[in-house]
Amino acid sequence: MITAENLTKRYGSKTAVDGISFQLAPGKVTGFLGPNGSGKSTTMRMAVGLDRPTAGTVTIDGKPFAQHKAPLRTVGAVLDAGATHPGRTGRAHLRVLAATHGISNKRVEEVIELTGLGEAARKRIKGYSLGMNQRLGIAAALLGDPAVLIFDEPVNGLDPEGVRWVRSMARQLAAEGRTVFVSSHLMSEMSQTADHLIVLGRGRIIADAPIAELLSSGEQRVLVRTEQIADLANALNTSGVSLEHLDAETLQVTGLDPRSIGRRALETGIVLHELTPQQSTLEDQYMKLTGDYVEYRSGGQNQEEAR
Ligand SMILES: Nc1ncnc2c1ncn2[C@@H]1O[C@H](COP(=O)(O)OP(=O)(O)OP(=O)(O)O)[C@@H](O)[C@H]1O
Repeated sequence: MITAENLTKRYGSKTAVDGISFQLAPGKVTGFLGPNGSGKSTTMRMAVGLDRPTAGTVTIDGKPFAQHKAPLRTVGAVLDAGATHPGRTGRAHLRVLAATHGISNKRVEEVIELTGLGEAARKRIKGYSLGMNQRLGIAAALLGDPAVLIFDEPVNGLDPEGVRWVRSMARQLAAEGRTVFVSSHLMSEMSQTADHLIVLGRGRIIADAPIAELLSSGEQRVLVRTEQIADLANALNTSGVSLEHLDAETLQVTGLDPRSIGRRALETGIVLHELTPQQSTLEDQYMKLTGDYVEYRSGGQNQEEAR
């Protein structure tokens, strides 16, 4: 369980994390979503004692990270996959970490197996691909069999196979009853991994809800096709309804359900060729939520990056 209360971090005049409170439940993947610079990494770093809050608290199972006697057995974190000793082999790196916590070499072999490091465990880390480094980071996080796992942007830069692997690993760890906290700036990524989302914008929480709830809270749009488009627009043009002309015969209606649209069309003698409810996508929801909170834009790169 991770609990943040009024958690705040300021760097000089810059407020990176602005008084946020949340509680993460075990047995779920909670996605931590927000544009670049919204404060995700800072929050995660404070959770594992790498940064000190300016105000407020963040605790793991009721205690700040630093007060846990055996941190590796409490929280497994992958915050910077590159933070290893490049001259060591993967196995040696894991053994050194394990030794600091009295964890057996048998467990080292188990996590090598679990993360599919396989033969790579015998090679020096400096020759690792990004994917192998990520697996090594996750292997290290799993060493102490912790109940809480924190992964900061774990799929950044991975190939599709690596992305799929991280996703299924996160799901599996949650299914085992662990608390899994995963950050990303991509809604598409989170929608395939997380059960619950905390959305951050400029250091503040702008949504904290199950994915299903975020989806259903979207305004319903309905696609309507008719040859009498001007008449239909007239018939539907009432307060709270917005109309967008998509082409000469197609209207997109927001603020009215399909049944009411059909009824109004019948009352005014308009023949409809199509009446289709459009599911609001999570991506739409994310854009709507974070639209005002983006710290900077970089030619659309904040959203769907090629993977
Ligand atoms: N050590 C630091 N000194 C000064 N400012 C910092 C420091 N670390 C982070 N910041 C600032 O705090 C804000 C939040 O950064 P943070 O890295 O937590 O965001 P993020 O949501 O993880 O973004 P990204 O996805 O880009 O990593 C940003 O404006 C960042 O520039």
